[in-house]
Amino acid sequence: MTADVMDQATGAGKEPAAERIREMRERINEIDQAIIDLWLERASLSQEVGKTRMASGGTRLVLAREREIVERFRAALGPDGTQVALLLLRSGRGPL
Ligand SMILES: C=C(O[C@@H]1C=C(C(=O)O)C=C[C@H]1O)C(=O)O
Repeated sequence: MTADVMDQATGAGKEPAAERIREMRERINEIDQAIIDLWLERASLSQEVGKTRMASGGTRLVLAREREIVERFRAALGPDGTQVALLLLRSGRGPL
């Protein structure tokens, strides 16, 4: 790549930057896959907890526990954390 040609895939203007971006993207891809795997594992566990509780005559949801989780994400990530937590909870029990 010459200095005045932008690398299309990375958007970088010089090869060392393009190379570094490719490396960082590899790690980003690994992290994204870990998040996806954990997201699916969590949803599956959450569904199992709901089934176990209902089979025992209990409720489908426990709102106090959900509030605790939303608050943990909000405290760690700010307002976006609230949105992440709500999506996470929905992925386990479906929309309300
Ligand atoms: C998984 C549970 O059941 C439901 C789902 C929750 C979750 O996905 O974290 C939290 C509370 C409950 O409404 C639980 O009680 O722990």
